[in-house]
Amino acid sequence: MADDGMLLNFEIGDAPLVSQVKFKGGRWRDRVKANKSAKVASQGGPDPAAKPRAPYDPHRPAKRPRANEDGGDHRPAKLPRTNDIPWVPTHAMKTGLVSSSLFTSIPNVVTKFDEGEPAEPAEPAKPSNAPLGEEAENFHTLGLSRRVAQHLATKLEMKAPTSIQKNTISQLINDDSDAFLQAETGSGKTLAYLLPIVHRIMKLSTNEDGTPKKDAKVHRNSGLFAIILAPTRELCKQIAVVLEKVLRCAPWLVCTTVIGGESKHSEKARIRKGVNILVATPGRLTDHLDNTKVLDVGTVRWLVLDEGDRMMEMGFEDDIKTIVGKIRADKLATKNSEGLVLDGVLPKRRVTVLCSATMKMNVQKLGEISLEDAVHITASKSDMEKDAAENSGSTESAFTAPAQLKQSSIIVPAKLRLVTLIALLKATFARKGSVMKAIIFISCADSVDFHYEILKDTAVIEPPSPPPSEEDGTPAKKADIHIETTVAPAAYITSPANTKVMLHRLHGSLAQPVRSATLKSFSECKDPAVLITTDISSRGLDVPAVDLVIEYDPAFAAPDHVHRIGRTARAGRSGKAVLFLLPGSEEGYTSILPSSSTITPQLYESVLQKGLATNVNLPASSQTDDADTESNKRETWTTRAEALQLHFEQRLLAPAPGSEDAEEGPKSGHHKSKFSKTGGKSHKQQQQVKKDNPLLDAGRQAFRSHIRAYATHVREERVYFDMTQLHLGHMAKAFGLREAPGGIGSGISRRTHKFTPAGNGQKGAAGGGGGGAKASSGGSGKSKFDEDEFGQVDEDAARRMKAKMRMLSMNSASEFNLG
Ligand SMILES: Nc1ncnc2c1ncn2[C@@H]1O[C@H](COP(=O)(O)OP(=O)(O)OP(=O)(O)O)[C@@H](O)[C@H]1O
Repeated sequence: MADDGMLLNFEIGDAPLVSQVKFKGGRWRDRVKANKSAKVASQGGPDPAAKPRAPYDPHRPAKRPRANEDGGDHRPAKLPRTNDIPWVPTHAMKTGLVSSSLFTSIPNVVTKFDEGEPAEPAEPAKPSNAPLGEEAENFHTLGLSRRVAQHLATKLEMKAPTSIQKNTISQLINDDSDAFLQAETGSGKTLAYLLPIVHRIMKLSTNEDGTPKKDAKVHRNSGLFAIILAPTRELCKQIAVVLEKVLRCAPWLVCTTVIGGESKHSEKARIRKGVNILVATPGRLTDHLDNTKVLDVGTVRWLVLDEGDRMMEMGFEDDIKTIVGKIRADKLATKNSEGLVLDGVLPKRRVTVLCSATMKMNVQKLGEISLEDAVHITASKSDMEKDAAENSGSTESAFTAPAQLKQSSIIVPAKLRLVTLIALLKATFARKGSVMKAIIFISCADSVDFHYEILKDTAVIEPPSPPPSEEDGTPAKKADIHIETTVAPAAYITSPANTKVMLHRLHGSLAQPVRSATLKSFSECKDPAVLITTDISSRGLDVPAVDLVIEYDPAFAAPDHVHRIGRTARAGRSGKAVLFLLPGSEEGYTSILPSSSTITPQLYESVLQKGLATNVNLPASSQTDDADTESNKRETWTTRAEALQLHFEQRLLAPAPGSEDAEEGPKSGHHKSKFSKTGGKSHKQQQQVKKDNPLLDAGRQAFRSHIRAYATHVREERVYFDMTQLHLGHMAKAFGLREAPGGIGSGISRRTHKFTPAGNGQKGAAGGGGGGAKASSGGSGKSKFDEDEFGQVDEDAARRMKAKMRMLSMNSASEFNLG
């Protein structure tokens, strides 16, 4: 059986390596080697003059100890000991395996930490996006009819408006000016613009008290009164769901979506049946305006542009210009086709409402395209906040995270990232009910896929059985089929209190039905749940029970960070956000983040200590019989971290399913993959002997895409995310790899300033080579960067984006893999 390339390391306990350590005992060659390694480690890394290592090849047999080579002495070489530090064998070593050197050559941490626990603020911050007190405000006093106010209170459990709702509802009911809405995440902007629109349309057919008028009948064919544009299908669907809930108090009114993902024919059919409020993506609406004759915009009084900055970033400028132009060009009808007088009740002019959390340049441009003499509506601020905003002279000051959101950063060396993530999640789900839902943001789709695969319980790794037929009487539910590959129980992070934690993965490369079903599953999951995702989920996603957001990879631009962490602490609820940073230049990143509260730094050690205070629950298929032996109980968090890392590395090195080695069973004896339970060898299987474990392929691909994504941080922030500082060998460990794989390539393009998924970057080049060295500049190659990280756009828009990307930079197009 081939050796699997394991490295021989020497465990010296928790103490740092110092150059004075002298290894004694054992054979002299091993002693010389050990002393040399200790010297190199104490000097902070390998000798640059040393001969470079050959590229990693999992099939290359590792060098065996000479005792075995010469055929003489087949006893394993004696492990060297030190007199200075007592040698404690790790679990891995005891089982004949090799420990993974996790705690050596760790870069210096810049942040100064106070001794002891970080001081908790005396009083938790007052929520800044919560509904106002009922006694102060209610929806009826703002001008909404009793019927709507009552419906909100009884059916939607919303008794009082939030600050932005208070300021927007009365404005849009009493005034026909255009409006620019700007408020922090989770402050209820959706209802802020929907409620006055629904209220005024309802007034066409209701009396002051909300009872239906006898003479004026409004129904789905009475005209299209409002169009709401949002950048992604997910957001459109979410807005439509909220709108449908509101419209239950006026069931004679109808809303629908035109967002692509289904045939234009069926969208046309719905428009033909009649619709009063339309929710659409810009590309799809442009298409219908060109080709769907029954779409009459003569009666349209409101055009809402939700997530305006995002629509601009996604290249919808031309579509929006077309839409605004076509609606304005159509003469405003004062009566509908049935002679119902619209003026007086509905606005006398066409009103455009632009919503954006930020006031970036592109939003100002969008304002120029779409708004005329607009009123700027923000949430009421405390006097102190107003003063601060005025003094800073910044319009961006409105865009901070909710005040009650507790933010922290964890400074983690690259090679400890994976085990620290597991420790954090394990501690998070240690107590029942404390955290129900967590979102982990990762930079690219490949990395999302890898982390999902590595974290899920391998007991469910078998290919899904085909759905039972109707004849069985138990047809599989459609939604279940869609989530077979994106939802699974997690291993490692469960606890006796939470024996089931459901893992979800979501990114733009998944088919639309899969994405919708996965999001639904995460939202409705009754068990604790984790969503591993790209920035596709950073905008607008509203899952109220999200208690924790982990930015495992920092956002590509600071505003994206605020959107990501804004998925928790919504509508006055509490929430936590944790940001992973590498020691060194990344530590300075927190100084530029817009924050309404301090970001408390922590060191990885405290997270590991807490999370790995007890044994980790390995996947069902990897459980060992000696899981709770006395010696295991004596393990420390460092040995647990090492054993866990080793376990991951072995999972990646396990033979591929159907390969020759798999027939013989796993080499380690530690990980009993279900893959090994194959039957007799077929011809095809014999051909697969050399095939890599799919998890190894996934790890390598994820690593490559991660490194490429790292190079796409916006130019202004690259001082914190410096490719040349990245230690690829250490980062490889975070992907369960023993060395950085080659093939990162050259010519890595950074995101462009003008047109990028997140929108703010500048073109540039940096990159990395393979091997264990730091990243070097210059590189190219194809990455499976999330091809649609910002949400599913309709096909036409995607085509235009691809063309635009190609025009802007022939080199960078492939990086985003839009094809
Ligand atoms: N008046 C209210 N009372 C209680 N909950 C509310 C109220 N208004 C809105 N919410 C809830 O607040 C949450 C956030 O609302 P919404 O998605 O509209 O926020 P947003 O400002 O658009 O956030 P983002 O900028 O992140 O998209 C939703 O779950 C919504 O149901």
